[in-house]
Amino acid sequence: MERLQETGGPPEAGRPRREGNGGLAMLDLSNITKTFFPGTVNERKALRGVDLHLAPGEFVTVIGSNGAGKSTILNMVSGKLRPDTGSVVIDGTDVTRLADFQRAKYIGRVFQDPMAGTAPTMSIEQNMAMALERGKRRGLALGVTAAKRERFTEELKSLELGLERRLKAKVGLLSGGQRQALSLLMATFSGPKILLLDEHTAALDPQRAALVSRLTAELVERHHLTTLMVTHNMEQALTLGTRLVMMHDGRIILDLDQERKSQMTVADLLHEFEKIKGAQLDDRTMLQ
Ligand SMILES: Nc1ncnc2c1ncn2[C@@H]1O[C@H](COP(=O)(O)OP(=O)(O)OP(=O)(O)O)[C@@H](O)[C@H]1O
Repeated sequence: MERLQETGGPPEAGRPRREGNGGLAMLDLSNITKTFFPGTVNERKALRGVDLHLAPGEFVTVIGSNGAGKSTILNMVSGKLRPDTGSVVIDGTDVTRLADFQRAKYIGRVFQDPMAGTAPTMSIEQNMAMALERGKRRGLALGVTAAKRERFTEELKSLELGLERRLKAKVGLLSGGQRQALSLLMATFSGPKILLLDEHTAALDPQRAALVSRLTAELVERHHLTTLMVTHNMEQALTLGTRLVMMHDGRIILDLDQERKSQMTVADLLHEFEKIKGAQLDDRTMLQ
């Protein structure tokens, strides 16, 4: 599927779609709609019928214009928002009606703000211990055992930032890039079913953004993580991931598989965007 995606019929509730390989999809978003402040002057149709199905290990980069609905999609998956219609199914479990804390065990998320994913007054190892307990039933087990410390040291070594020698340092003392790398590690190492990346390199300088991009590719590959990454950086959207989705005005307007994506340049993407957007506007004009 490449062009103007049809919204399709109503989903069969709770029934995960079968992917071409015969396996179950890890993430099924079916016919998701969301309108903010309906029926008022402030009405905003954020999502107008989105279908998106991710196979296990698929890494989808999401680009699109401002207000296209990219963050709203991530919020639908995390449970921060509930759809007006449609369903969210993660690894065969219908989570549409579950609150965000009830699906936390399924999801790892890294935000744009390096300050958002970690607790600044706690040490690196305490932050990591907390991340390990995410979504588990019994409170926050912040105790750091020797076994955990050994694991944290190994995990931190993979970042190649020397953080394994600073386990007891307060996270607030780390640079933005170091903190974002740690957030990424924490979001991935408890084995989430879905990793959500919300412009997670946008606030970093180019060098640190490149580092966090490299770590992202490594961690997603190592843990075979099903990933949705929102970015405004088209080059990054083409370089990272196995599939690229473009959104506009609450819809998915382009969906490129690995092969098509690998043949595209940023200029091609922009051209494609203008072409599809133009076609959409023409269609609407015709309807008026
Ligand atoms: N909590 C909210 N309350 C009201 N309107 C919202 C809310 N969240 C999003 N919207 C609106 O929904 C639409 C989609 O917003 P969203 O943040 O998903 O877009 P986006 O593609 O992530 O945009 P950007 O690239 O600018 O971050 C926009 O019109 C936005 O103003």
